[in-house]
Amino acid sequence: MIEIQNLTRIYGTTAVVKDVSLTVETGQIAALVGTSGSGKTTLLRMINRLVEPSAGRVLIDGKDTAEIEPHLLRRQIGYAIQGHGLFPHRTVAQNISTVPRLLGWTQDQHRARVDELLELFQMEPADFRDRMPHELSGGQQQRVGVARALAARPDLLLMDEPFGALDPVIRAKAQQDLRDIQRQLGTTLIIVTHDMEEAVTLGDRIAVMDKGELLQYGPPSEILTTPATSFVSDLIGTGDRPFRLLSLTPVAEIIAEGQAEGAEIPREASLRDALAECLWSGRDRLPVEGGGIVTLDSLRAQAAPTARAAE
Ligand SMILES: Nc1ncnc2c1ncn2[C@@H]1O[C@H](COP(=O)(O)OP(=O)(O)OP(=O)(O)O)[C@@H](O)[C@H]1O
Repeated sequence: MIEIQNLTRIYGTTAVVKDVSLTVETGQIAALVGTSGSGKTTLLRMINRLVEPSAGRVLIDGKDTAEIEPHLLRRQIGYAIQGHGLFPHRTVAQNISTVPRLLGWTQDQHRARVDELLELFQMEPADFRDRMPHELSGGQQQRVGVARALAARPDLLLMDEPFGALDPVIRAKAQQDLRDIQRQLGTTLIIVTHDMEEAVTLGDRIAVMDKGELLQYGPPSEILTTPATSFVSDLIGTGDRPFRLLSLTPVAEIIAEGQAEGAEIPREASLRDALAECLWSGRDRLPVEGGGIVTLDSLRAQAAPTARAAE
């Protein structure tokens, strides 16, 4: 569990992070969102002490990080940044094994770990381990950046706009991979993004920041349905909100009895996918794989509470 308590950072006379407190449970993902300059990166960097807090403290599993040597703390915490930050003159394997080598793992151990991670990220080890970063695509570089952050099996991973440079299709795949891997490993993840869509897709909790202050911290559904301030509402974008809410719920949750014509929709597809399918194919009901149907009326009803909240 990560407990951020009254964290403040002052530069000159300006507090760029103001008295922020939030808790991230073990194995959960917290997404920090907000406009440019709202203090997200500074908050993230105070967790691994790349930036020292002016006031407040961070506890990791009850231990105050101020009591841990910064370089030792950083070896325990994975850190991935936008543009991946790979060492350009080191191979993929050397990049990934940076922290394991610092921690004194044997050569056999870190080699095995490199291959394991490359496989996890669907990159054939024999093909990729000896390549240089410039011999990779942007998406592959990004995956190696995340693999490097995970190499020493950190319980906590901090990510700062890790997918900012990726095109939307690769980005969606990268988010899915990250979520799968995070669930598989049970890693606690704190991710900075300025993309609300990404925050909703990945976050178990979303923290909304503005001018150094934490305006709201809660599950995506709460942020979408009951934004705490007009700033949060603006950030969400009123028009898109019903769709974003629909994207959180799988079809399996609103299956009704009945029959319908046409292609089936998977049970794990989101309500947003189902609505898109209804609108696209001109159907008012879709058959669901494994039995039952989902109706356009029930999809509209699911979107309605947010429409009311937006009024
Ligand atoms: N070392 C520094 N010295 C002085 N001011 C700083 C320093 N680092 C950050 N700031 C200021 O603190 C504020 C918050 O910066 P921060 O990088 O945390 O914001 P952010 O929300 O991550 O923004 P972005 O989305 O643009 O990356 C900004 O106004 C920035 O100019």
